[in-house]
Amino acid sequence: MKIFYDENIPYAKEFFSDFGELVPFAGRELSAEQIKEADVLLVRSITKVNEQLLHLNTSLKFVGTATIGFDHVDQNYLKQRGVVFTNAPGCNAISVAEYVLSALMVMVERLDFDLKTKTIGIVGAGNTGTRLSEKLDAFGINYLLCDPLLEKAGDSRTFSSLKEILGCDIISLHVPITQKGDHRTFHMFDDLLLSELSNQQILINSCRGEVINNQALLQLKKSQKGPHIILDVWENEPNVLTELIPYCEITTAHIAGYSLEGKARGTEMLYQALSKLVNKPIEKQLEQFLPKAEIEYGNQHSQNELFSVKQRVFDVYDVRRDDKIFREQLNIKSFDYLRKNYPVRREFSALELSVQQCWPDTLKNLGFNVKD
Ligand SMILES: NC(=O)C1=CN([C@@H]2O[C@H](COP(=O)(O)OP(=O)(O)OC[C@H]3O[C@@H](n4cnc5c(N)ncnc54)[C@H](O)[C@@H]3O)[C@@H](O)[C@H]2O)C=CC1
Ligand SMILES: O=C(O)C(=O)[C@H](O)COP(=O)(O)O
Repeated sequence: MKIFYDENIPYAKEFFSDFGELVPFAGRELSAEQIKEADVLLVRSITKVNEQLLHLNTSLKFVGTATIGFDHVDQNYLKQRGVVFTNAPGCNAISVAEYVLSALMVMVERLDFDLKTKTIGIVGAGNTGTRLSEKLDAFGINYLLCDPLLEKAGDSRTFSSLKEILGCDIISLHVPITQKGDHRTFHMFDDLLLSELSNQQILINSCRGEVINNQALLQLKKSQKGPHIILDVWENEPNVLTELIPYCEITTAHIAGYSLEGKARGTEMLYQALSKLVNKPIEKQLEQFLPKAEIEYGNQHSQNELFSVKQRVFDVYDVRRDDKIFREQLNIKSFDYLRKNYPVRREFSALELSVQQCWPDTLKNLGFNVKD
């Protein structure tokens, strides 16, 4: 079996070497000629999987994307060809939620507000929106959920309309990109909707760049209006609207989901799906490969819950590191380079904390590994 895999899929060799011959490729450069003999294709979000890529191939049986999003895959085409397809739902949802939490802590420091007095509007209550809501619950922060599709499907949570979300202090977007239908998300935040937001609000996009009309956002910010902006994702990646960067509070290179655990979980999920397809027993698990985390643990403790939690969040992940890299290096290195060479980042669960430390229950509920 010939398995072609994106070189940016961690632990691909560890998981897939028993299946056959492994051939790595650069995600944006893969050609139809190159993969004409592939039996299995493992991609990330930057490879467009469609007829153009696959028309020379007659042997393909399985395509997997080690990502949550699958807008880069023409599923109808794969179906017609009888090729099995899977994505990795939820693989990096914790990572995205922790990115948002870290960004919120930065904004707390920068704008000096009490997070517990704010309401967060979560648009899209699927895997990432839900993980975020759980962390907000753990910390006692108010939020509203907006997800008309889940609401219609009978999800038992309480939902709000987009109009209600627009009144929230902070808005965090967690929807897939969709181009049509009643609930399409392409340019969901267009000039009209953006102009309804005040300069007291915070808007966070860590789902897909095209959910916000970036040009409209730029024009609004240029007129010194509009909310504080945190952008991990951009329209037209990798060619981002660099003019927008100085108007944003936090900017990163589509890395919200790039915790080591999040990326590696994606690989593990593809391993499980391929094993099932070829009737191979599941013999490997992610925990075998993940290194022990080397996280320097600060010694600031406080009876103040917000202060304590902020320190522990920053011990594991301070999004300002990635914002700095992005602002300083985007002109020198490419967007893709920054993503491919992303420094190791772990999830809260990688930090072992003693129960003796302040606010152990809050930290445990936020996902830290609090040992009795
Ligand atoms: N920045 C990053 O590194 C990452 C970005 N993503 C992006 O985030 C998106 C969301 O991820 P998940 O939560 O895991 O996906 P999911 O599929 O579990 O949840 C998405 C939710 O959005 C809802 N939705 C769709 N249209 C909507 C609308 N118009 N208004 C409100 N809700 C709507 C759906 O009903 C669904 O419940 C992915 O599709 C992907 O594009 C995902 C992981 C990492
Ligand atoms: O899972 C998703 O969806 C994401 O957005 C991933 O973080 C994308 O990562 P790459 O596939 O672009 O490396």
